[in-house]
Amino acid sequence: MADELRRRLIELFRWVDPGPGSSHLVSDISGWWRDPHVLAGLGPALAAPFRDARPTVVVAPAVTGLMLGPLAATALGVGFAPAHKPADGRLPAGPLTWSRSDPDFRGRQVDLAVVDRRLGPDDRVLAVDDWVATGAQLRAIRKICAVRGATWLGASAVVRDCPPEVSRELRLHGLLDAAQLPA
Ligand SMILES: O=P(O)(O)OC[C@H]1O[C@H](OP(=O)(O)OP(=O)(O)O)[C@H](O)[C@@H]1O
Ligand SMILES: Nc1ncnc2[nH]cnc12
Repeated sequence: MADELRRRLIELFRWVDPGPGSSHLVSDISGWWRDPHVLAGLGPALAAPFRDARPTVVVAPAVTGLMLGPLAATALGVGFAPAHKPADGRLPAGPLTWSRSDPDFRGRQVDLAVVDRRLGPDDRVLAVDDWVATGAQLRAIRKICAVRGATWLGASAVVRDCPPEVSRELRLHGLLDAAQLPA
């Protein structure tokens, strides 16, 4: 199953040229969502490396994490807490814990926030994301977890595109390494 999922993830991935004004290609992962086998397989595959660690909650950053996080949480039978980005133009009500990331893969410092009453000292957190490059956004989420007194178990991503020391630091598992994707 894991090999078949990997094969489909690679096959359905595209680099696209956003057009004039852009200096680089961007990833198109829309094929992953449209494929029923990938959609069904992603949550269990992301959850698998951390199942024995008994997460109590999955946390993932907007926007793509809002799709992947609930898939992984459902596979584990736990709940989901989104890390919001105010730059998206909407913020949830009530007290929030914030963290500003270091510059991420695009050089942006991203503000992330989790609703306080959704994360606490009894929580064991699995973070989920589609892509890890510098690890900046996951590090910001790990800081929020620390402020809330929650335990960081590690992170699970579809594509690992970071140096090994970043993987070790974040306890990151990737379904694919970026080098496996088509050029
Ligand atoms: O390892 P890093 O350098 O932190 O980069 C990886 C992050 O950047 C992308 O998110 P983006 O902010 O582009 O959000 P998106 O899900 O809305 O595309 C990606 O989904 C990761 O969250
Ligand atoms: N090259 C990249 N690095 C980090 N996150 C991404 N999401 C899509 N493409 C990405």
